[in-house]
Amino acid sequence: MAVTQQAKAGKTAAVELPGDMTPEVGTVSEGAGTREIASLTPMMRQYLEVKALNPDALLFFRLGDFYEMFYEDAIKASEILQITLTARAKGADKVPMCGVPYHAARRYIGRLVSEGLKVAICEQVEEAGNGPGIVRREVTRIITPGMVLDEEVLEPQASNFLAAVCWNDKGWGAALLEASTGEFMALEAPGIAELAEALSRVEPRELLVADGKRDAPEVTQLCARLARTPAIAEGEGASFEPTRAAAYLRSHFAVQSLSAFGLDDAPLAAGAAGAALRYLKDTQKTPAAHVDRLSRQERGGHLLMDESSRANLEVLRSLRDGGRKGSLLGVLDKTVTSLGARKLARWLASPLGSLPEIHARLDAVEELSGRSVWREELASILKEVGDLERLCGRLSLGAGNARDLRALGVSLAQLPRVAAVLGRCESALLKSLTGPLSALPELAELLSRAVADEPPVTLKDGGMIRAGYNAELDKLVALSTHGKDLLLQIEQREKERTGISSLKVRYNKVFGYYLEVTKSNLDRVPKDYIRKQTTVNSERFVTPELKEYEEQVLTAEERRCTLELQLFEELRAKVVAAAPRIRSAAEAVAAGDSLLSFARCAAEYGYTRPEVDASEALSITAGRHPVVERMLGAGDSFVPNDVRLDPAEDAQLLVITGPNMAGKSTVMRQVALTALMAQAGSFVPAKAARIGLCDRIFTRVGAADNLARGQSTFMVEMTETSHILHHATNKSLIILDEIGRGTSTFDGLSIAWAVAEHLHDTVGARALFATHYHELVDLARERTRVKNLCIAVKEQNGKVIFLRKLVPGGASRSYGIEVAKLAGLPPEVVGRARELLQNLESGELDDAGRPRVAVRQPQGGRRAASASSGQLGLFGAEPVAAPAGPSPAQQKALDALKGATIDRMTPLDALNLLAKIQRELE
Ligand SMILES: Nc1ncnc2c1ncn2[C@@H]1O[C@H](COP(=O)(O)OP(=O)(O)OP(=O)(O)O)[C@@H](O)[C@H]1O
Repeated sequence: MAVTQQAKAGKTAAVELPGDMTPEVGTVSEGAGTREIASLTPMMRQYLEVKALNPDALLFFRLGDFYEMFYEDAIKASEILQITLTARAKGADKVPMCGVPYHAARRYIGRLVSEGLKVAICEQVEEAGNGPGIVRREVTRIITPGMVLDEEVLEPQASNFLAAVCWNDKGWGAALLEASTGEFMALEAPGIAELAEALSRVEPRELLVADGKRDAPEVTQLCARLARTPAIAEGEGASFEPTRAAAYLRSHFAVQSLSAFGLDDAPLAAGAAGAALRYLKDTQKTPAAHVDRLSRQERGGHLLMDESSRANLEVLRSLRDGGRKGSLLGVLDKTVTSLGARKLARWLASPLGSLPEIHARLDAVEELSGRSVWREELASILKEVGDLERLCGRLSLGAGNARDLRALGVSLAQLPRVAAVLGRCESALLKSLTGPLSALPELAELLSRAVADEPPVTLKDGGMIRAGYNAELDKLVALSTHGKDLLLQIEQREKERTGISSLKVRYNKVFGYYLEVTKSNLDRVPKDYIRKQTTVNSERFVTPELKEYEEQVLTAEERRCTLELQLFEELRAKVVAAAPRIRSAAEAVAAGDSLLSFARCAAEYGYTRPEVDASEALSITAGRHPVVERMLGAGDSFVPNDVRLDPAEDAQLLVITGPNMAGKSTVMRQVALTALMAQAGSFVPAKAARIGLCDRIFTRVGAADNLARGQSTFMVEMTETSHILHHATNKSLIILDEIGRGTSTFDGLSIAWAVAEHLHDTVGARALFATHYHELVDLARERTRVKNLCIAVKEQNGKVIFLRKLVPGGASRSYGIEVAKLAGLPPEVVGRARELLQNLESGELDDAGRPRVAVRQPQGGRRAASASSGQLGLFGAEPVAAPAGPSPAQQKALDALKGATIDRMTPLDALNLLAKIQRELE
């Protein structure tokens, strides 16, 4: 019985399911032993057997032109994919099912994987009709969020990492593996914070842990520290076991020891790396030849930034909508290849920590930024270079097709041109890229000679190989496409040979091709003609040559396809063999494109080369915020500001006050971003900048909403502050924006003050501290290396004008109510707030002992807000009054001091003057 799936849920025409779906009556339990089904077809039994081996994946079961899903998989997939759920069989045996056409499957798989699900692809692995029973089907590939190869599913500009992690009481091990490119790194970290910091640099899509550990508290805590929660998968526990994992890695890389990767003393890193590689091979079912190197990540080599700092500074994504637009990457990414785009994101997520490397990048950027013609030449060549890493990855993992070969060939052909431009440069870094770019000329030549211009997606239908590459193939192509012409040629030749002008080559199903001769010409038929049939008017003959051609023409198409597949496999093997060189070339393209992008920004945005050195100074002249300056509308121009930090001198901690909306956060972030850009090797938005190398950048900015993770805003603020105080060093740069504002004013100010003191006295880091607690300005009186800065505003006709200029000194008030009015608070609320502010400022109790703050003033009797009034005093119950002028005695003493001509006084005169002043004051 053939079952017709009616119109496949309305998506396509009806298809016939194979006869092997015919139900068998009986009671069978499936392999996993969980499902009892009264009547089960051989095909359904096969389905359940495969499903039992892949219980945690959605099983895409290939039936004809569809991938079908059954049972819970069908219910889940139909909901997510919005496709109709149908049923196979009826009544008690009803099985929920849904399906997607195989040619459109990639899109659907992409959607499921982006929801964090695993998809197992089960294909027919033998031709139908080879022996009794149903065709064999096997899972040929498992696609998981961290194991994606398909270009339709992958974001070209983003990496797609799997992170395998393991831990014991001594620390953590992690491996980061990008299946599509073959990039592979391993690391060890002493604690969860350091591990999260390392993982957050690549934002893994999937976390692999040992089986049974999915719900471990360590995993929950780790995920809570990552900006993007990864999908979690469990791998066989034994694969994480260090000795086993090390043996597995040694055999994959064909090395004697793991010392080449720096992993012989890192059992946890080796364990994680072994498990990650095994997961790749288990899901992709291939040897993963493109994973040809493994590097150990060391903590010291980079400028460290924790996840919240990177997010707060909007390095890779804007806080507003999580997109690239509005982020530093969004502004600086002028790359033209996806290789470059991914590399640039990595450079910004993980700037350098070593001066020679920074200087090398800056030299390269300087050279390219001054050469506009070379820049454009390079960009136009690089535009032709495809995603070498992913093309090579797909082909190595057996998932690529001839289009990938073609794209690879076209891309490789551009590399010598890229090398030629870079070879003209003086910069050592740019020159060094030419080597790997020049290492693949034969493969480029071979692919361009071998692969057709527009090959098809499928591997089985021919059309992949270029004419002229293989003589045998050319013959088969000629036979299959020009077979009829050949037969006509035979006909013509035979006409000439026999002199029978009416001779014809014809075809019928019984004899195939034959020569037809009319009865009147039979006397001219040569001896080698073999008579086959006599009709009323003619006789039909065959010749050995005709039979041979017939054989060739009829099978040419099939033989052509087989040969093409074989040639494709040979070419693919050549690519796999060249994979390490392709990866190195891809690295060089990515680096060149990223440096080009920095150079383009430098030239187009007017950036300058920063001076980066080993000092602890940080001084920026006329600096701008790289993102805000690009976002300002026409007519608004960004006001540059100077910032100078020098802990060796007098400026270690800058307290920045200023009204709301003045630009405090902007100026602080621009300092951090400038340091980050400089250490990434980019020019910076400033007239001049000197950046003493930072080991870490910390920020505590804004109220990151962590409510979803069960922490209050204040708790998050304090946790982050505590992390900073524990981890900052005298080489760190710290940005603190309104510490303490998440709690009561007294508590907040006290915490802010204590934090600032600790940074100054104990940590010694360079810090910028923005606050609305104007009392913090007094810290400068107490501590030598604290400087006050404020952002100037002007009051004009009762309106605040923001000047955006950073000037020495502290601000007197916050203008919060004026800003609230600008934000459109109703006039009556603004009026009442002014009234309350005055009450707070006078700070007295009324006659009834009630706080005046609550007192309403009679209508019309409202006093205008005083521009000179201060905020509510906080230390002690008494409000801080505006400072009174000096007493007459003090004034006299001051005048005496002012009038003294110190440069003409002897030391004794000076002492006498001081004694006199002291007496008068007493
Ligand atoms: N130097 C500048 N030049 C031009 N516009 C600026 C400048 N600095 C800030 N702005 C603009 O002012 C807006 C407010 O700046 P910012 O958020 O830094 O103020 P703030 O003082 O931190 O405010 P609040 O105390 O309310 O948090 C910015 O979004 C930006 O558009």
